[in-house]
Parts: sequence; C-alpha cells; structure tokens
Amino acid sequence: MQNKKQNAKKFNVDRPPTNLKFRPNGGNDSDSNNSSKDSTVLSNSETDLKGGITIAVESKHLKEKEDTDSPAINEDPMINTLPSNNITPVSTKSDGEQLSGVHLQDLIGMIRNAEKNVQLLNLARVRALEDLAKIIEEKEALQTEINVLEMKLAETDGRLKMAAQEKIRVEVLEDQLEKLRSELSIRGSSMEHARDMNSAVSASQSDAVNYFSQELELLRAENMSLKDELELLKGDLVNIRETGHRIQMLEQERYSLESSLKDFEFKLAASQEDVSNISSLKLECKSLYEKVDSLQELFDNTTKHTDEAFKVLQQNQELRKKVDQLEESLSEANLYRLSTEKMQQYGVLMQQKIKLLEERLQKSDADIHSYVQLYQDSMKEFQDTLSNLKERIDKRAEDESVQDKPSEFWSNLLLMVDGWFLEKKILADEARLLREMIWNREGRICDAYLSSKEMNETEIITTFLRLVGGLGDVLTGLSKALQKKGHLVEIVLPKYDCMNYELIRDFKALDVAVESYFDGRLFKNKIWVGTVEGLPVYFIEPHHPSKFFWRGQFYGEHDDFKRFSFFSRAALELLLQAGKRPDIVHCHDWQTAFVAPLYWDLYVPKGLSSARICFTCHNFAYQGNAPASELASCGLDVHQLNRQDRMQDNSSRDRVNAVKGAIVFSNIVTTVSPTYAQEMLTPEGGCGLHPTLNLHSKKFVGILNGIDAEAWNPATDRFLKVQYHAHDIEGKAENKEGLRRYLGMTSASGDQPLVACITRLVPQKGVHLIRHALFRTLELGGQFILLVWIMALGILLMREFEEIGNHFRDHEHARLLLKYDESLSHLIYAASDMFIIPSLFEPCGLTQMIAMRYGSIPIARKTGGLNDSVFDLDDNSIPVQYRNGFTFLTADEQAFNSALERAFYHYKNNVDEWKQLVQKVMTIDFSWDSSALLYEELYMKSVTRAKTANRS
Ligand SMILES: Nc1ncnc2c1ncn2[C@@H]1O[C@H](COP(=O)(O)OP(=O)(O)O)[C@@H](O)[C@H]1O
Repeated sequence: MQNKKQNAKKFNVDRPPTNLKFRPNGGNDSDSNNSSKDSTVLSNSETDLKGGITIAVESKHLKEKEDTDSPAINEDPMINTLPSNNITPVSTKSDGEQLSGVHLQDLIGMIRNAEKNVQLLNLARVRALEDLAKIIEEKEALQTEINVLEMKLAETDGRLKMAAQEKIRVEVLEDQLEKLRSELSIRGSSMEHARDMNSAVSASQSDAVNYFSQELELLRAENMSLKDELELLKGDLVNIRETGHRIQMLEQERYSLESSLKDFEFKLAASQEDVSNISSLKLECKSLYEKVDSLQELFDNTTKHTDEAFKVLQQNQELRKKVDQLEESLSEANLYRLSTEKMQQYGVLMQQKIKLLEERLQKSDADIHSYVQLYQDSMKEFQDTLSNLKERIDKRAEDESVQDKPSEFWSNLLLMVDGWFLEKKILADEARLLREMIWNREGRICDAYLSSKEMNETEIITTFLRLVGGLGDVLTGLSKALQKKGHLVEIVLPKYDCMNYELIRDFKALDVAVESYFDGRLFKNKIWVGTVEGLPVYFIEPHHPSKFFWRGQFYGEHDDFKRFSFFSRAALELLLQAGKRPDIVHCHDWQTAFVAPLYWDLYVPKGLSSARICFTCHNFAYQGNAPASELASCGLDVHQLNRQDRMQDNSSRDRVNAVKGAIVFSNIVTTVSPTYAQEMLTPEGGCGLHPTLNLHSKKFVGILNGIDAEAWNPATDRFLKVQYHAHDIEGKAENKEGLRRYLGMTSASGDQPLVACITRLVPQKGVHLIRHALFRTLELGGQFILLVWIMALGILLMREFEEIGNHFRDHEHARLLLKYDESLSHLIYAASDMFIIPSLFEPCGLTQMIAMRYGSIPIARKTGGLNDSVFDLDDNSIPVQYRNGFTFLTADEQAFNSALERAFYHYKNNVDEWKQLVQKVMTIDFSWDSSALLYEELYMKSVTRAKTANRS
C-alpha cells in the first residue's frame, strides 16, 4: 500500500533528432496568457505502480482533437536570449595571430588599469599630504595654546603660594590677637587706656582679616577655574596625543601608498617593456607569417608539381603495364593462333557440359530445399508435440499433487472461507471467488494455504485475498478516480520480474513485438496486457541484453538512468504503434521524466501529437541525474538538451537532470501538496531546482494526494477486531484493548492515551523525534507503539532501534515492532488515540490521513503535505471547522513536547470534546475523488488551451 512511487513512461525514436524545435507559447498550461497549438488526450502514469508507470487517459469529454501541440519550454525567456548553439567558430589559419592579439589587448588593458591606479594613488597621496599639513598646523596652534596655558598655570601657582603665605600671616596675627584679648580680660575693665588701645588694634585686626578672607575667596575661585582649565587642557592633551597617533598612521599609510606606487611604477615600466617586446614580437610574427605564407605558396606549388609528377608516373606505369600485357597477348596470340580451331571446338563442348551441370545443380537445390522444408515441418511438429507433452506432464503433476489432497482438505478450506464471510472478515465477492477456486481444486489456493501455515488468521486472509485481486500496492487511487469520472485511463509499466503477478487479471502476451530505439539500434519489446483493479495495464518487456527489468527489484540499480530512459522511449513507441491518441500523457517521477523531451522532440514529428504532457514529482530529492552523454542512448540530442535552460543540471555543466527536463518540457507540472510546492520554490527546499521551478512557476501546482478510501475504511476493515464508524466509535476502544492484549501490554486506565507511529525509518521521518516521543509519552503517562520498517541501508538505525526495542521488550506500556506489516498497521491505526508524524520534510504523507480516517489524532510537524492536512486545535488563526490535530514548527524536542503535552491535556481534561474531535476527523474526505477533480480541471484547461491555440 505504501508504495505509491515512481511511474515511468517513455517513448522511442529510431534515430537521433537533428534539431530541437520549440514552438512559441502554449507550453505553460497554467498560464492563461499562453497560446498553444495543440489539443491533447490524457495519458497518465500512476505512482502506486512501483515506479515507471504510465497511465494513458483518454477523456470522453475531450474527444475528437487534432493537435500539434506546442512544447512546454517556449515561455522560458532564456531560450529566446540564448544562441541556438554554444560552439564558437575557430579559424585554424590565424591562430598565432589571434593569440598575439589577445595578449597585446590584455597587456594594454593591464597598463591602462595600472595607469589609472597610479593616478588614483597620486591623488590619494596629495590628499594625504594636505591632511598632514593641516594637522601639523593644528598641532602647532595647540602647542602655542598649551604654552600660554602653562605660563598661566605657573603664574597661578605663584599667586597660590603667596596667598598661602598671607593666610599663614593672618593666622599668626589672629593668634596674637587671641592672646592679647585674653591678657586684656585678665587685667580687667579698669584700664581705660588699655581698652582704647585694644579696640583700635581689634578694628585694624578685623579689617585685615576681612581683607584676607576676601582675597582668599578670590584665590579659591581662581584656583577652581584654573583646575577646570587644567582639566580642559588635559583633555586637549589627550586629543593632541590621538592626533599625533593619527598622524603616525597617516604617515605609515603614506609610506605604504608610496611603496605601492613604486610597485605600480615598476610594473608599469615592466608592462611598457612588455608592450615594446610585444610590438617587436608582433613585427617578428608578421614577418614570420609572411614567410609562412610564401613558404605555403612554395609548398603548394611543390605539392602541385609533385602531384602532377606522381600522376605522370602512374600513367607511365599503367602504360608500361599495358605494353607488357600487349606484348604477352601478342606472344600468346602467336602461340594459340595455330590451335584456335581446336579451341573453338573444345569451347563448344565445355559450354554444353556447363549447361548440363547447371541443370543438375538447380535440380539438387530444389531437392535440398524440399528436404529442408520437410525437416522444418517435422521439427515444428515435434516441438509442438513436445510442448504439448510438457504441458500435459506439468498439468498432470500439478493436478496430481492437488488431487492427492483428500476431500477433507477441500472441505476445510470451504468451511474456513465461509466462516470468514459469516464473520464479515471478507466480502461476498471475495468469498465467491475463493469458493470457485476451491471447487475447481486450483493449485494456487492449495499453495496459498500451505504457505500460510505459520501465519495467524489475519495474515492467512491477506494471503488468500491476494489471489482474488486486492491490489493496493500496485495502483493508486488517481487512475480509479479518473476512471470513475468517465475517462479512459490506460497504464504503461515495465514488466518487472518482481511484481506480484497474482494481482493481474487476464494477463497475457500480445502476438506483437514493438521495436524501440536504444544505443544506435532497434530492440524488440514484448507487450503484455492485463487488468489491475479494473484498470487496463500494458507491461513492456524489453528484449535487451541488459535485462533491464529482470533485476529482482524496482529501483536502485547502477544503470537506472538507462533502464528508465529505455522504458520511456519504448512506452512512447507503444502509443505510436498502437495508434493511441491520448489527451494527456501523465508521467510520474524522474523515471518517466524522459517522456516530455522525447515526446516533443521525436514523437510529435512522427504524428503522436494529440497529447499534453503532465509531470508529477512525488519527491524532488530524486532527480535522475547522469553524465550528459547518457542522454543520447534513448535518441535525445545531447547537444541541444545539455543547456542551462533545458536539461543541464543546475549544479554541473556536464550532467543532465531528468526532472529538470520534465519541468521544462511538460505542459503541466505538479507535486503532491501545495506547501511542498511552495517549499520547492525556495533555495532551502528546492533541492537545486528552485530556479527552474520559479522560471516555470505558472505551470507548477501542488495537489494533495488522496488515500484509497475503500482500503482504509474502519467501517469495513477486515483486519480489525471490531469495525466502527464516525457515528459509533465504541469499537475503537475494543480494538485498542484487543491490540494491547495481542502485544502483551498492560491494559491501562481510560485516561491513558495510546500514541502510535507507523513509518519507514529514514532520516526524513524525524528519527530523533520519534525516539524522543517514545520516552516523553511514557513520562507523560501514555502508552506507545512504534511500527517501523527499516530499509536495507539503515543498518545503524536498525541496530539502535533493535536495542531500544529490546529495552522495552517486556515494558507494560511500550512496544517497538521492527517490520513491515500491513495488517498490523491497520490494527494500530484503529487502536491509537494519537498518531505522531514528526517528519523533517514530507512531500505529502499518507499516514496522517489514514490515522484521521481511523480516529487517531495527528501530532505533526508543519511541513509539506502535513501542513496542508493537519491544523492545530489551539490555533485561533484557523477556522474552527478545519482544526483537526496538533502541530509544531521547529524540529526539536521542545516544540514537539509542547504539541504532545497539549494533546495529552485535551485528551485528559476535555473528554467530550476529544470524542467530538475523533468523530470529526473520521469524516474528513481524504479520498482521491477531490484530488482527481483538481487533476481533471488541470487536464481540461490544458486541452482546451491547446485546442484554442490550434484554431487561432
Ligand atoms: N512498518 C510498516 N508496516 C506497514 N505499513 C507501513 C509501515 N511503514 C509505513 N507503512 C505504510 O506506508 C505508507 C507510508 O506512506 P507515506 O506517509 O507517504 O510515507 P512514505 O511513502 O514516505 O514512506 C502508509 O500507508 C503506511 O501505513
């Protein structure tokens, strides 16, 4: 089911194209302004068909078109601006002259540059000198100021010293005054004379004190202002030092400028020397050329003479031979002249004999021929008898082994099938087909039963149902949905040896070999047909020594580029030779990307011109990249296509890129979700193709894939213990309990949510967050089931997860199952309450949609298709009716925790709301019907545009 992977489609031509035509406009079907000349039918290659599938869809609504469509590239403005080829013509005669010319030009250029640089340097030097002079002036002015200030400072210091001395004197006087006062007070008030004297002294003393105090204040103020000035001066001094420093730097700069100037002058001198050398060389060269020319003339003349001499010599030799022959014949004639008569008689006799012999020879030829015919007939008869015998022997052997089974065996099988039907584990139609097989005692049902001895009941049912169709992993829903809408859809696939042939009904080889071109010759292709899930499928089996599709696996071979370019061409050849007139040829992934250029370049000219090309890329990480020369194998013109605006890989000029080619040459380009499409237009997400996609953005669109709503339906799912649906979700709890028991986990209380994850274990899927989710869920009191499928390359991951699995082997709340198990996956989707998808990138993703269909609430990272299908319950910017899960943006543990914890909170605290949420997500339509509608619209628009363009 999970493999809705690449489908390839291809067409072939017998010889490489001589030119590549691009018709104006019309290539881009999403652009309403484009004109295209072609109307088309649908041919569609389907992803689910294990790589390399092509579906040809012919719409009833779109019939009767006569199209010669315009290719997809014409809109590319680069095509119009680039020359039609990249070869620069080179004249061999004047190589030397051209070389000299080139050097001289370069040197003159260099000299001019050097001169300019010298001028610039001179200017810079003059400016630097001017700056220097100014700075020196400034410095001198500052120095004068400093001198004045220093003088003032010295003056102030002197005055300060004087003031200090005055102060000391005043203090001494004050002391004396105090002493006198105390003496006076001791002597008493009787001494009038002394009092008079005392008051006089005291008056003079206080005058003196006042005077000195004022003086002191003045001095203090002066002192303060001097201090301020001093501070300013210090600041100035610092500035001066900095200026000095700058001057030093400028001087250094000046020195370096001067030295580079010298360098330049030196180089200039050298260049001038070179120039003079070159001019002398040129002169020398000219004279040499003149000499060469005259020598050439001489040589030509000599050659002519030699040729003439040679011819004359040859003529002489021939003449000599003729003379010799004549001489010989003359002597022979002389010899035989005498016996001429006898010889004539002998000749007649001989002729008669020859005639007789010829007659006999003819007769014996006829005899031999009839013997050979007889022999061939009898051989054919013998071979027919032999193969009949072989068939009969095989059949008898088969019958015998089957017939050997006792009737109880068959009765048991019948009872088993009836039981499944009564228990609603299989559908009525399936039961009917299985019963028929049992009644007919068919060997394959016997084999299926024997091979399923070790399996549980669900697995046995799966095995049995494979015998009656079921499909799933071969076709996806798009073709079926389109078929339901009334279109004729046909699929073209490589005939892989590893396909499950039991899924193909009425499988047979056609009595025809379609020849297709590859590596310079034609190869036969055997064509097989059959129906898969009601869809007609063509299988191409190349008769090529490399056994392209006989490798035991679909992809991953060293020569994939060759294998799928071969297939693409053979598929187109099949459409051409079968006289198909599809409206749309829909190719999927890089394996079929060759179809687009092959179609326009080789098959439109051959008359297969009705179709529009639609290309869907399911994962831009896979682009089909190879050395440019490999493109030639399928007949494409490497020279025309290995161009930046066509198939040349965006990061290597020697390589071509199949997906880029499909983007350029298709009318419609789609990918599997709108967000993924947006991501692809950015340098971070575009896998190197963002410039190409941006250039062709008008025809590029993202359409979310659907899921097979019949296969994934909890109301009819036969893998489940109990079926349930949105209006009655009781069965979900029973399935949860059943799975816990089946896996030996503890039955938990109702408020213990079961968190699940089903995935391939590859870095894309956010392995570190999956690991973290297990531990965090247990910390939060939940249960966790992880079903992972580890691909061959993930040995290290496998070991790591095996260890974790062992660690949790008997854990009551966690299980790690390292396998691919489809039936178990159904049980887990049904049993789980929450489903994590922490992918680093996810083009579309199916598991979130399947989980919702089974009522498991997704916790997903906002990327690619997840962002288009999961909307956060707590995000107020999203209309309530669309909210269906929990999302986080950053791929780290904190962001994941926040989403998981919010989910736990809602689960535990809003039980009724949670139930409503479960019911809501189960009713969301994720079927292919809505996606197919969008594809249908795209096809229609494209075809209509082509028709309109053809008419105008
Ligand atoms: N271990 C597994 N066992 C069974 N089915 C699995 C397993 N792992 C993944 N699947 C199935 O594979 C499909 C995954 O598809 P998708 O989400 O598009 O991822 P991708 O195709 O990148 O692996 C789903 O149908 C899922 O149920």
